[in-house]
Amino acid sequence: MVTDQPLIRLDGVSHRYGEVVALQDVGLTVWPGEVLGIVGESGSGKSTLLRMLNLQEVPEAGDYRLSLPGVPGADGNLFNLGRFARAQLCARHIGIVYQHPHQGLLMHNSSSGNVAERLLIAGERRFAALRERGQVALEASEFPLARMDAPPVELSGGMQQRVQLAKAIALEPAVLLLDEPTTGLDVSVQALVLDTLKHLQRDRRITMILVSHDLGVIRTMADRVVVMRRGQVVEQGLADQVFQDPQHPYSQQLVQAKL
Ligand SMILES: Nc1ncnc2c1ncn2[C@@H]1O[C@H](COP(=O)(O)OP(=O)(O)OP(=O)(O)O)[C@@H](O)[C@H]1O
Repeated sequence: MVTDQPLIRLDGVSHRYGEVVALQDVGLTVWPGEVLGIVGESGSGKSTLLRMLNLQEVPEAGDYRLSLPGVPGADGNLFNLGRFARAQLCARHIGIVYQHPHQGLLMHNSSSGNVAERLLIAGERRFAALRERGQVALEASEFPLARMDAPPVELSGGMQQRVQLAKAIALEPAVLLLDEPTTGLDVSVQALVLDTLKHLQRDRRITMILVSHDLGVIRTMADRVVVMRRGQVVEQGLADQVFQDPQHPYSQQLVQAKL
C-alpha cells in the first residue's frame, strides 16, 4: 500500500564528531510499505544515520518527521523532543535490528523474555497475553517456537537475528530499521534471514530501512536505494535504476565493483 503521504521525511541532517563530518545535509523520504536500502563504503555515515532515525542521537542540525497520526508529540520535528519522549516514541513506534545481537538482546534471558520485554513497554502485564503476543512475533520471524525459552546465547547467529526481529516487530512499529542484519552470517543462513524479511514485508507491509555494505543484499530487498559517501547522499532512486544505470561516478564505481 503506497500512499501519496510519505511516512518519513528527513531534511538537512548534519552531524560532526569532533573534526569528523559524519553526516552533511542528508535528506530522505520514505513511503509507507517500501524498503529503502542505504549503501556506501565504510565510514560513509550509514550507521550514524540509522541511529538518528532511531532517535538514539540528535544531530547538530536537521528535521525529522514521522507520520504517526494521533500520537501525542509526534507531529513536529522529532529531534526537538526531550530525551524521555524520544525514548518512548522510539520504543513504541520504531523497531531496530542490529548487526550484533548483543546490541539488541539480553543474551542470557530467554528468547521469549526478550520479546516480552518490548511488550511490557506498551503496558501489557498479563502473563498469558505476553506469551501469546511474543509467540506471534516469534512465529512471524520464523523462529522455531520449541526454542522460545532458550536464551540467545545458546542459539545460532541466524536464530539470534530472528529473536531480534521478533522483538523489533512485536509492537508493530511504523518503521523497521535494519543495520547490517545479515552481515557475519553464513551465506546460506543469510539467504534464509533475507527470505524471512521478504515474507514479513509481503505479509505485513512493514516499512523498512535497510543499511548494508553488501550490494547483493540491497539488490535483493530494496525498492529504492540511497547511496552515501563521506556523510552525504550522492544518489538516490529506484533500485533497478541505480543498479542498472547509476548516475554518480561513485555509484558507478560501487556497482562495477560488485559486477
Ligand atoms: N561515536 C562516534 N564518535 C566519533 N566518531 C564517530 C562516532 N560514530 C561514527 N563516527 C565517525 O563518523 C563517520 C561515519 O561513521 P558510520 O559508522 O556512521 O559509518 P558507516 O557508513 O556506518 O560505516 P561502517 O559501514 O564501517 O559501519 C566515520 O568517520 C566514523 O569514524
